[in-house]
Amino acid sequence: MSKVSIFEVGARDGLQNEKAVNTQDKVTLINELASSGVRRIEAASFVSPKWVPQMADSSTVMDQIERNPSVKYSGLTPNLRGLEAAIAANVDEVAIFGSASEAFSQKNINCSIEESISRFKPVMELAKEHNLPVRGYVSCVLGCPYEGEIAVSEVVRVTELLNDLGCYEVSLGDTIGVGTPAKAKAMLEAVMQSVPVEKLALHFHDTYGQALANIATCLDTGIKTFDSSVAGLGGCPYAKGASGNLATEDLIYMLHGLGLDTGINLEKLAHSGDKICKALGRNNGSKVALTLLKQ
Ligand SMILES: CC(C)(COP(=O)([O-])OP(=O)([O-])OC[C@H]1O[C@@H](n2cnc3c(N)ncnc32)[C@H](O)[C@@H]1OP(=O)([O-])[O-])[C@@H](O)C(=O)NCCC(=O)NCCSC(=O)C[C@@](C)(O)CC(=O)[O-]
Repeated sequence: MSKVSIFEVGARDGLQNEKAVNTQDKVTLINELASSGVRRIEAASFVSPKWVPQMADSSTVMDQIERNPSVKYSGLTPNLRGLEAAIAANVDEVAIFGSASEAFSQKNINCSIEESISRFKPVMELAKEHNLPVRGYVSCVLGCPYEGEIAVSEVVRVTELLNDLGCYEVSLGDTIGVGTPAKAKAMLEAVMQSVPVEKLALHFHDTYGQALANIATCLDTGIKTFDSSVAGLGGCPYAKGASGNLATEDLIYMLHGLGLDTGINLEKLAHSGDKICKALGRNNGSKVALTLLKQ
């Protein structure tokens, strides 16, 4: 069975958008994700607490989780200060995040695309000194909440910049979930001209219900890494109206149905997703989980 890799972002991308989440609920979710077989978990975000107060307890979360030696725990690091906090919290890898949209870059990290690349350089150097793998994100690859259409050439350019900086993988984010299958595949194929598909991941939000179709259409390019969020948690605080990522349960159901191996126990994961939704008092965003939980 061919293997694919799920990069679970619910505890970060998901929970960064909730009004209030207590630290213990985060810790429980991350521990349960690991015991369901998830092997790549974005567990923390070392950003300014003035910008995203929901992630202010990231160091405590990292300290309190049971570290599963088979799991890579990751944290977002927008600048050197974030990286220093991530190193102190003993993460396994970090992520820098840029954008293909100038306006989104300003709203999300308060600087232009060019400034963000300069800011990432010392982060990459210090990460290298500590042997920490760095993942890159490009937001707004299929549209921007402020600028609308984004030229594919800009997506290619920013992905190349992050790849050239030394990111081991670059995740292509449809931040507001506006993409449709043909557009998603054309964007991916354009990026693949300069960055090998083995170094790319798809990070699709499901605002318009297109994320699963987009991934299904992109599969024959050879892409094997997908970001998703348990129970479809989340949104983006700097992209009003954006819903959560594609629900991990829905993605796994499709991938397993296609004979691809994720290594994740779907039923167990569905229970964990439901537990965090109940703790948050929100609806479960996974159709697959809702169906499995009724049985
Ligand atoms: C990048 C900055 C920090 C620039 O923010 P800034 O205001 O330009 O920077 P600053 O250096 O002037 O710092 C402002 C204050 O924050 C503090 N500060 C500064 N850095 C840190 C830090 N690392 N940790 C803790 N504190 C920090 C700093 O000390 C200062 O505190 P003050 O002196 O006013 O008391 C800010 O804009 C920020 O934190 N932005 C993060 C926004 C964010 O987290 N967005 C969501 C994640 S991205 C996303 O979800 C998209 C993605 C990845 O999922 C892909 C997709 O779907 O598209």
